[in-house]
Amino acid sequence: MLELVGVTAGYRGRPVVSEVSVAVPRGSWLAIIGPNGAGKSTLLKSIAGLVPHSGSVLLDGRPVQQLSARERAQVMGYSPQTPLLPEGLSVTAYALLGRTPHLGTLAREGPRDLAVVEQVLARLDLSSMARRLLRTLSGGERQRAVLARVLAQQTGILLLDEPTTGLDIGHAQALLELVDRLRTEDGTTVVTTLHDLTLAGQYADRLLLLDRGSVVASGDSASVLNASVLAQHYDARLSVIEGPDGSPVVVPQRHPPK
Ligand SMILES: Nc1ncnc2c1ncn2[C@@H]1O[C@H](COP(=O)(O)OP(=O)(O)OP(=O)(O)O)[C@@H](O)[C@H]1O
Repeated sequence: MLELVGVTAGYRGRPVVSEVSVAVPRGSWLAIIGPNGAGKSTLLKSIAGLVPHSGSVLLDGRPVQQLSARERAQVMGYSPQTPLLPEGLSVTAYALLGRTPHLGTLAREGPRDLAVVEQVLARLDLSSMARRLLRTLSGGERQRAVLARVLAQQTGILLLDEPTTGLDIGHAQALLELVDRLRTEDGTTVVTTLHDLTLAGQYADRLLLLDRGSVVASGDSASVLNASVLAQHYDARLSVIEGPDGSPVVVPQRHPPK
């Protein structure tokens, strides 16, 4: 169980996320949504221990600040929105970095680590690029390589900042299905930021809508993906319709022609 209690975080003494409380049960999926600059990445980084915060981030009742960086990396995998990649590494070598928290001091990766990476690359449709250098990949391929490193970490909690950015609709869907499978089969707990509200509603159990650092709506997709709530907080013209499977679909509306 991951639990945030009154989490406030920011930069140089200026809070950009205020008093966020939410419980994320094991095996569930929380999507943090909200307009640009709302504080979504900052909240995710504070859960990952990368931005100092007040309040508590509790993992099975224990504050995550009490974990060493290595312990944290064994339980939480984090993928940033715009990662800095070691461009000269191959996809396999880079994904193997995800195994580091599981290796002993000075130990090298073994056959099991390689097998984990091969499996993850296959699941992300990257096997044919295993030997390619990161610098030679397209944007969407790089994004999938970043996720390969995080998934190779095999953690019980995944913190993914905009994991579908730059992915085409098929690869975005495949990635979210893969994460969903980890959740249902292995009980992985998932926290993602997502700009695609329809996808957020399809995959997450619970949505947390942030605006200017505060939670303005929280609950299942039917309650949070409400047209007037979204229009107000995103300053957008949109409708919410029912999709073929009954889940909400958020549709942008053009201004009527003058
Ligand atoms: N390292 C930093 N130093 C100072 N201010 C920062 C830093 N990182 C983010 N901010 C500011 O904090 C606020 C929240 O940023 P954050 O990246 O958390 O928003 P976001 O909701 O993820 O936005 P987006 O949808 O645009 O990715 C913004 O006003 C941003 O300018």
